[in-house]
Amino acid sequence: MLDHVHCQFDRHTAVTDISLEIKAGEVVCLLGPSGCGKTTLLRIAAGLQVPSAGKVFLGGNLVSAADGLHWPPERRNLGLAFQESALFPHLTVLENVCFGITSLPRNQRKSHALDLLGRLGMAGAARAYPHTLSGGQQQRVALARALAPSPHVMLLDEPFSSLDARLRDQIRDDTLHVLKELGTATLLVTHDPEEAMFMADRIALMREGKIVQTGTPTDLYCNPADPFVVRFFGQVNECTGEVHNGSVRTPLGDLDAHDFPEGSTVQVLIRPEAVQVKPLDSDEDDTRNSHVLVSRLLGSTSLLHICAHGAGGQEMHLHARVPGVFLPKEGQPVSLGLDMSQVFMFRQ
Ligand SMILES: Nc1ncnc2c1ncn2[C@@H]1O[C@H](COP(=O)(O)OP(=O)(O)OP(=O)(O)O)[C@@H](O)[C@H]1O
Repeated sequence: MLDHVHCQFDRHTAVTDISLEIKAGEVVCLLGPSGCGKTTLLRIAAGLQVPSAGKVFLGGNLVSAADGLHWPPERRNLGLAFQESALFPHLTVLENVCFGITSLPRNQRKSHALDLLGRLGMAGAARAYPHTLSGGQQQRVALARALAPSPHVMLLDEPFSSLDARLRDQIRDDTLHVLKELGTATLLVTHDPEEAMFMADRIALMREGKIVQTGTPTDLYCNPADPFVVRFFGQVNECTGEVHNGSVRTPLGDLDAHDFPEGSTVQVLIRPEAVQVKPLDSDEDDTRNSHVLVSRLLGSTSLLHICAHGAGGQEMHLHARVPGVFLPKEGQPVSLGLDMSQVFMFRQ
């Protein structure tokens, strides 16, 4: 647990007043753009970096405090895995995984290591040497090695980012199941919102050394605290408008804005999946209608670029994401609706 942690490098403040608790069996993701302080926090939890202020507790023990108390990493009962985790080249896969296990009698270490390798799909490579394995296989072994001593806490820093997309999905999936089966408290650093949503019970989204919002993936996606949170989870359509008679006028219609003061300027963020597109008959064709500019199939969804025309004459280029194959031709007139659960308004 991090309690009001602060870290300063010379004059640069890397993280400010961070408090975060992780329960046994919980996966918490530190998510944020490059340089926001994620790795610094993970290093503080690991004991690789001394915080300038605040406290760190692990398994009920105070392990770091501003009065100089500092437990080194090897005393903290942690599992650590990084983007490129180096295995011991002169040891076999099995010997690598057995290396850190000290809590079990010798005759049980091998079966425990083999069990973990099996859960991560690597039992068949137990006798191989690391240099004969692919990057993805080495990363699985590194995860098994980190888990082998049954640590209280697993600290993972972008452990999947060096893998190609398909392999990454598989290893993420296997890792999540192993962490959940073992009930390990896990802190995972990532800059990838999809990875955070896949792995996390809770996400702490960071910006410039601070936590902007903490909550379940659903909390952050469906109840974002500010525009930064909305934008971090994917491209959004944005417009602004003034509140008149409790509503704000947009090219997609007048939206209820009773929660904002009359006359205030409101920023409207519309996720592409919130835009509902209905083709109009060609004979309803009219330059005042919204119409399709480009359609592209992206796999499980289709992305439509649309020129939206509002009742007040406003025009907006927007993106709509529609499930399945839906590819209206260029120029197709459409009417537009909105799923308001994916539309967010903030006062400017
Ligand atoms: N040892 C250090 N000395 C000086 N500045 C540092 C040190 N470590 C990190 N920083 C600075 O602290 C800030 C946070 O860095 P950190 O590595 O924690 O960010 P991050 O969110 O993990 O970024 P990335 O995703 O790019 O790894 C950055 O501005 C970085 O330059």
